[in-house]
Amino acid sequence: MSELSDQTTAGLLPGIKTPADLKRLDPDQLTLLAAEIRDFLVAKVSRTGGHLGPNLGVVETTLALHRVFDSPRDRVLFDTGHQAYVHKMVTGRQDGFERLRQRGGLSGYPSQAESEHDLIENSHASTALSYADGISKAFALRGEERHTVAVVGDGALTGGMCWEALNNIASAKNRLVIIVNDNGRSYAPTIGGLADHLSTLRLNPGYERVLDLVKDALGSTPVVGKPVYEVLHAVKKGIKDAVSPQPMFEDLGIKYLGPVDGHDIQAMESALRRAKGFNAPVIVHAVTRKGYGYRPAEDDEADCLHGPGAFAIETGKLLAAPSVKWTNVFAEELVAIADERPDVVGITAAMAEPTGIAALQKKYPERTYDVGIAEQHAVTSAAGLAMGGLHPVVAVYATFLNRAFDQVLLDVAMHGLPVTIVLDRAGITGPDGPSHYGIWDMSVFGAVPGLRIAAPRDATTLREELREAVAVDDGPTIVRFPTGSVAADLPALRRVGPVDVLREDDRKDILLVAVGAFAKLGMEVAERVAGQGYGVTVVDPRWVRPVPIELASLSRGHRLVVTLEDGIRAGGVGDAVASMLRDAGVSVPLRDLGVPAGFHPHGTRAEILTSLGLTAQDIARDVTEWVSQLEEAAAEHQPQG
Ligand SMILES: Cc1ncc(C[n+]2csc(CCOP(=O)(O)OP(=O)(O)O)c2C)c(N)n1
Ligand SMILES: CC(=O)[C@@H](O)[C@H](O)COP(=O)(O)O
Ligand SMILES: [Mg+2]
Repeated sequence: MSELSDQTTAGLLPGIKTPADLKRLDPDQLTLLAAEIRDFLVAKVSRTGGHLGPNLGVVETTLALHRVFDSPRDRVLFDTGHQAYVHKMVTGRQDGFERLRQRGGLSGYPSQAESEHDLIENSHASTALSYADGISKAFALRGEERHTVAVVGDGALTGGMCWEALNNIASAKNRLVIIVNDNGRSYAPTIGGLADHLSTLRLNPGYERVLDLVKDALGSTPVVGKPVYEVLHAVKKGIKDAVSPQPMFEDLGIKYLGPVDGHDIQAMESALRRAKGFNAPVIVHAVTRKGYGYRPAEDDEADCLHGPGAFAIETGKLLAAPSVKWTNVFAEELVAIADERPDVVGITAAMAEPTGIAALQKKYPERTYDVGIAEQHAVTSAAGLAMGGLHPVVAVYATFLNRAFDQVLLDVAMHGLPVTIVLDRAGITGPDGPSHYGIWDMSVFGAVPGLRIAAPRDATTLREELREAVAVDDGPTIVRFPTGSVAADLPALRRVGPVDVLREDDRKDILLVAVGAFAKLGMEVAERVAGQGYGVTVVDPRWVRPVPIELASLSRGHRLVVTLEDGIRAGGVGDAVASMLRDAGVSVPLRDLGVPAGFHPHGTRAEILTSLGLTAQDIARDVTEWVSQLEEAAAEHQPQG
């Protein structure tokens, strides 16, 4: 008996430290291991939250690829990296799952600091094939007979960069294996012509029969384990990988193998060994199920438990009590606006539910467009919709708009088109780490001529500013708000132009310009600084780019202006206010507080903000220090005698 089989009673998984350990397992052990991995994923992610559905769907595919290829000599890439948990489990990081996506714990995406087996740390979709094109070219040029393997989701494949890469991969003709992990879904079912094409391939009559067999057998239990083991045995003699000429890819010059049952390790291994032997670009089309083997995930209509918070294993239901999210307020107000404005339409980039566009889609399906994971296309298609007389509202997570800067600048703003872009998850988000932090928009898009950016501080101002945005008909607007529960309403004492005065003190010691959801933080700072004997006025600009000129008159006469934003300082609102004050001839010392431009680690939003000194206590201490330094300087310049 191999030493591994001695662990059958304790399970095989603990004995898997490297991919080499997988190569010693026999088919029955592999099937058992797959069941153990599913148990492990459900157990761990139910406690930490994370990308359960995607990873349940790539168990067999990951085991097969690590048995056929030799990572890290052969490079394995994931698109998107949220489906790399199994890869992490078989490359020595099982213990890390106790603190998955927690500060100082395992990243939810590949991380070079964690392992030599990891490469792509960026969580943005549709990039892996471009990396793979470059890596395979480098291996070829250096004369290294190494393989590059890219696991690409069907959703990621709807992103434009994938097709730019495929165009190059086809002509470069280097050894490169592309595993299309086709579970038919992004969050919701994947849209578009490509998705339809893939589904024609997977509608091989054999597949439906096999997958129904699996689903029926799982009916008896909500939790993975033995039933999955038996079922996977039953289908082992099921679908064989089929080599079928595939015009769309073959015409590109890329071989196609499939469709292959992505839950049949032997079938996947056989297809991957064949693909490896081609030593040329080849697609292995793996047909999988998102959430496979865990009934609550498989049955979750919304997104197959794509990325839940902590949940009850028996039911898959979230443990956290529901709260009103910023997204919910946006969704409700968008539908109310759409009721009044037949020209308002919605666009999502494969994230209707997470961005709230689903509410519009439900009531006005004909006025809602899901363009796939294609933010650049979303923006320029919105420009087209606006040219056609409509007012599109494009809802994306702030971080994902980065890739559409050119489209916003030249396709929308240069033409002065009425497009409203709603940025959810703006600012520091937390568990998804640096490539998810929506900290760039107020700086990067603040440079776009004619673009106006609103940053609401609570539900009331979100509703108000969204309405103001869709009322703008001569250029683009952005409305940005953070992740999580919406802030309690913060009423204004008065309004000066677009600027709300939230707190006022005639002593004019400090003017605190608090941006968006940081208004609450600004008020907490003001209370602390006032407790030190200083007079603090707090204002919320509401529209933050271009900065309101009214801030000049509000700043005049103060000893110090402090700006506070949930975005990068460089080129942010603080810089813009300082520049505007200079231009207005208002010479008041200004200190700008915000997020340092950088790739900040993952953790909770509160932990990251604390690490950056963006807490009421830290800021109050800084502000008090700054204003007392000004007092000392002023005293030194008093005429003596
Ligand atoms: C550019 C970009 N837009 C949106 C997202 C958000 N997102 C994360 S995973 C996902 C769905 C990915 O679908 P697919 O590639 O099919 O992988 P699956 O989750 O089905 O395994 C989306 C839209 C992203 N990561 N990157
Ligand atoms: C992988 C990805 O990009 C998304 O699934 C992201 O993790 C979702 O983030 P939220 O949890 O903030 O919706
Ligand atoms: Mg998918």
